[in-house]
Amino acid sequence: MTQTEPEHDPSEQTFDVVVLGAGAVGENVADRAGRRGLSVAVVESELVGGECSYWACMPSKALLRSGSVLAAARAVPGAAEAVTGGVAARAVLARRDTMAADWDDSGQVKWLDGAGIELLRGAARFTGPRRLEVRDAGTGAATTVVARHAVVVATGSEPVLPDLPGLATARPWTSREATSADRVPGSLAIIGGGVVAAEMATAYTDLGSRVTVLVRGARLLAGLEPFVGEAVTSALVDAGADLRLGVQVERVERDASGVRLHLSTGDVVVADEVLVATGRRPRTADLGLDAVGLEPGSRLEVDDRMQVTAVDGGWLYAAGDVTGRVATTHQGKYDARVAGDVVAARFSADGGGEHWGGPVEAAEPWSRYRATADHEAVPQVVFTRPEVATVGLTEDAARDAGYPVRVVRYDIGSVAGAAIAADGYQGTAAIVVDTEREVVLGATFVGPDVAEMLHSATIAVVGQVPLSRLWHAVPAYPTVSEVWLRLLEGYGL
Ligand SMILES: Cc1cc2nc3c(=O)[nH]c(=O)nc-3n(C[C@H](O)[C@H](O)[C@H](O)COP(=O)(O)OP(=O)(O)OC[C@H]3O[C@@H](n4cnc5c(N)ncnc54)[C@H](O)[C@@H]3O)c2cc1C
Ligand SMILES: NC(=O)c1ccc[n+]([C@@H]2O[C@H](COP(=O)([O-])OP(=O)(O)OC[C@H]3O[C@@H](n4cnc5c(N)ncnc54)[C@H](O)[C@@H]3O)[C@@H](O)[C@H]2O)c1
Repeated sequence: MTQTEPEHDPSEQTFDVVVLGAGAVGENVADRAGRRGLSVAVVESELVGGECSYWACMPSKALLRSGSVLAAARAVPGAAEAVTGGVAARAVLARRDTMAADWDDSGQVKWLDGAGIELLRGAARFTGPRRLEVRDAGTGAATTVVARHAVVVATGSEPVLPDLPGLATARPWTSREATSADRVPGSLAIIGGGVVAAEMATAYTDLGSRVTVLVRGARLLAGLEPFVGEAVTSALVDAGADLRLGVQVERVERDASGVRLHLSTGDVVVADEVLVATGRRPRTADLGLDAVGLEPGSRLEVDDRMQVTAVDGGWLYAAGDVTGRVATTHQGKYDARVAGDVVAARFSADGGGEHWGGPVEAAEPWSRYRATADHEAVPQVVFTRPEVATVGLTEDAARDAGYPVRVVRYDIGSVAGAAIAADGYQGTAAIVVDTEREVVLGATFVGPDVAEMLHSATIAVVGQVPLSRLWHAVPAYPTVSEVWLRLLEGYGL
């Protein structure tokens, strides 16, 4: 035995790449980063699969689906007669439990295993560049984990609770309680007017709660085209929700009668539960960011290679909600693919011949090493009823960005496919066109089942397909997508 050999510290583990957070984003980073032979570990403090699997996308969409199916049946004579009641809440909650895998992550752990990714259970904290402490929540035991090449942060986001007197002690729901509730409250007040508020108002109205939505601004879903908020608002009101626009909650208290919300109008709303849906912040407060020169709690700003811009050395990356770029699973996974590919190319032995200084650095926008779509081509579906599907820029955003713009709108209910799909189909489609290049900058669809229409628009936006060529993409008859033809005719083709 040589005297000079350093002692092996059994509590220290070294991997080529360490990913923090095993949500959908972290899992995808780890998968891509490991594809060229690098050793990869992912650290997870809760459940492998993250927010989307257990408290966000999957359970929330399960809560919404039954109501949508019933509404679709009610809109078609012959099927409508068979619908004799509302949704069966208990069965909806049971299906939701299945969609959330009963909050058991063994299936996803198996997937990590199969992909050759090491799972380290515990909360990670930086102690220095490429060095982390991982602490087991149960035993409190800490391990040192060292990344030979890169750390990728994918720790997601957490709900923001406004600093309202009485709110914190009124046991408010966040999206976690709303998506995992095991009973339906008789009444539910929702603070907020964004995506969570709109979706959960729809779901809980379907489930039989008396829902009151308290929106601070002048409209629901304010970041989207104005006709979106109008359509969702009027549908929610028709379904029995009480929607109040332009109101502030001033204080909250819980007593024997439930939660009392005192509004700026002087009114008091009383509900069994209150859901706070006022946005999210990056989950970085307890990450020890100060040990690498960053502000704890701040978002991790990245460039299009997903490299954290404020840290030198090319070892720190981030993807998903923690970056504050786009807070959806699909876009986070896109960023994850870019981050993973960049790390694999830069640091693996083969690297596809694209090491540091090579093609990864020189890569152009729209190459696999640049998350170009994050800027002006982001798709999103809001699973309200009517559904909302959007991609790219709204009219306002396009004008603000300096594009010469023309908007074409069409009533989706006028196409033959919509008449077949549902009696009295109501919906709107709009495209935002760059009149100089004659390409689609953005598209918005509102109406039953428009979610599945979205990818056609995403391809048009990402591909910057000229309208003159889109003209040759012939929509099948009689489908709802025939609205594309009407939109192009509306533009003058
Ligand atoms: C109610 C709701 C519904 C939604 N519906 C949709 C939808 O339909 N479609 C859609 O695309 N998006 C939806 N979203 C958004 C989507 O859930 C997020 O964009 C997505 O979960 C972000 O993924 P992520 O991997 O970045 O973060 P997360 O899913 O939050 O994963 C981060 C992981 O990191 C772990 N972690 C955090 N800190 C540490 C640490 N210090 N050490 C170790 N591990 C740590 C966490 O435990 C977590 O598992 C919804 C969000 C909400 C709130
Ligand atoms: N279908 C989907 O893709 C989906 C579904 C749900 C959530 N998400 C993602 O989750 C993220 C969080 O959703 P969210 O709805 O919580 O946030 P959001 O940012 O969409 O909306 C927040 C809402 O709360 C309001 N608000 C903020 N502070 C307030 C205050 N102090 N008092 C009253 N109102 C206040 C805002 O005006 C806004 O209406 C979103 O970025 C969204 O992309 C996506």
